[in-house]
Amino acid sequence: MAQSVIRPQVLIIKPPPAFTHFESDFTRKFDILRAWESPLPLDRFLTTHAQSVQALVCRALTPVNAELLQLLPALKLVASVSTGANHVDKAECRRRGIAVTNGGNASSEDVADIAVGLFIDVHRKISAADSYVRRGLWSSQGDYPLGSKIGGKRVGIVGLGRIGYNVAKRLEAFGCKISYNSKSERPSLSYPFYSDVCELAANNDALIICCALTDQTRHMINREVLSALGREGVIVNIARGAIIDEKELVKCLANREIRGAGLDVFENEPHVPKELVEMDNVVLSPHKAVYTLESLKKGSEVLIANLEAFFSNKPLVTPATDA
Ligand SMILES: O=CC(=O)O
Repeated sequence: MAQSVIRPQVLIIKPPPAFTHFESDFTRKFDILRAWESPLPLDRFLTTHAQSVQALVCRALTPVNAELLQLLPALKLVASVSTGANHVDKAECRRRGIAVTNGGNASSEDVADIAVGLFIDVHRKISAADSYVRRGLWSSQGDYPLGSKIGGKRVGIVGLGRIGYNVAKRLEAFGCKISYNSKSERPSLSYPFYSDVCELAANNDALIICCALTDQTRHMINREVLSALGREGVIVNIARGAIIDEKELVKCLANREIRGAGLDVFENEPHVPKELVEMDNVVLSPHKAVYTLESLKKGSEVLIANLEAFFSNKPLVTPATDA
């Protein structure tokens, strides 16, 4: 008689992006508890499975806070598909001895591509010009306002991890001059390092935010930094919205105290301040920098590798290291 293989149980509250593409890889290896398909309210669903769930899979916008963790007393692993794991209460996980993993570098290149895309779009007004043509203004109003050259721009990268480094490499190829601020200096790289983000802003034409959201980086880009960046300055954010004080950003953009912004992330997603929507010096994107089929496929492989390591007591592949 064929023996049925017992697959380890994994709880998913909300499926990862494009899950249907990778679902069979998961179901072959794991017994998935599908909270999102249950007619029960989430807390009842979790209570029902509380004693058995050891591993939880989550995505960037699903908060894994102390209240949720409390409903899962047997939990030993939170595996996030996202690069950033700021939505997981890591202090509570540490206290409970719950390991946390992230998506590693699965999407670093794709995120860097969007950072560069937003940077070019803000300077060369690609999206705004597209809208100009579509609205029939080319024939009635003539030439479109000038953009600003990419080559030669001084670009300050905030957070020179894998994503920031990929942004730096790409923009170097465009002839930009790179410097950076990061948790610590990377002596193996020749880019100038600024330990103070305000000084980085004062010495650059643009800032590109690539760091993790932590207690230290929340609202790190405040009025002082934006003022230091100055009237010709551009800011791009592909990291987390709350790294920038969004209210101050809106004011600076509205008063033309900085030139423009390219934003893939916002403080209260999916809410985007109405003022930003109405500005022509801002390019908006719905937190989609990671979304390519290729990066999501790689991310699902990393996730499976972490789950397999966990269930076979091996070292986790991509533990989340940010505080
Ligand atoms: O924002 C998305 C991610 O962190 O993967």
